[in-house]
Amino acid sequence: MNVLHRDPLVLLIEDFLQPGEAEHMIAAARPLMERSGIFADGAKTAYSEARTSSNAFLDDGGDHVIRCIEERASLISNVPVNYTEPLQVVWYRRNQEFRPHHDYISAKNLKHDYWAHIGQRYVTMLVYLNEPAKGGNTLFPTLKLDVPPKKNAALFWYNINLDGVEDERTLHGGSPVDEGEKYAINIWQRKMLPHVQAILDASVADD
Ligand SMILES: O=C(O)CCC(=O)C(=O)O
Ligand SMILES: [Fe+2]
Repeated sequence: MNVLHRDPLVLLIEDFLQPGEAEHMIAAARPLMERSGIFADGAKTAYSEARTSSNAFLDDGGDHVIRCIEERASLISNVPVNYTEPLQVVWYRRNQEFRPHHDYISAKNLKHDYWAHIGQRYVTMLVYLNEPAKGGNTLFPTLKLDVPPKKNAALFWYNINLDGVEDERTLHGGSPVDEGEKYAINIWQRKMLPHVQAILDASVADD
């Protein structure tokens, strides 16, 4: 395991996936791929030049490889496995990218977000399923980190700090793939934090 940054903590966990799991995930996701969206106002999805990839959501219904990956991620982060979102497999072809953004949900969107009942996105584990021929690094502009995709490795970070405050320094993006293609899994784990609970309570009071 490599500590890429200490505060905020960013880890690269090599061999997070076992042999064959990456291929299994790509095969499961391929038929379900759709153009990626971003959160717009409220719970709506919008299409944007800022995110030109495709993605597919996979839940663990009956698939023991997916379940096993979710359990492994939960053992590492200590977030209960039922706080895992359906896994999102992302797929970038040549010139596709996801420009720098935060994975946490803004307070405004969290209030409307249909995921809100399980809380803010606490942990991101970005698991690389292959290595593009050229480009496709994960870039953290504020932290000055530029991480080349390494097959089977997981890039791990916390989107919010221990006080429950969104950590703006976690700004990151997927640089354009220059040659070949790139597949990765987003494992997002949620946490019900007091300030999230307060937002939800306020939104129930509004209704
Ligand atoms: O593709 C990458 O390296 C980053 C992907 C990402 O940040 C995301 O999908 O939220
Ligand atoms: Fe992201």
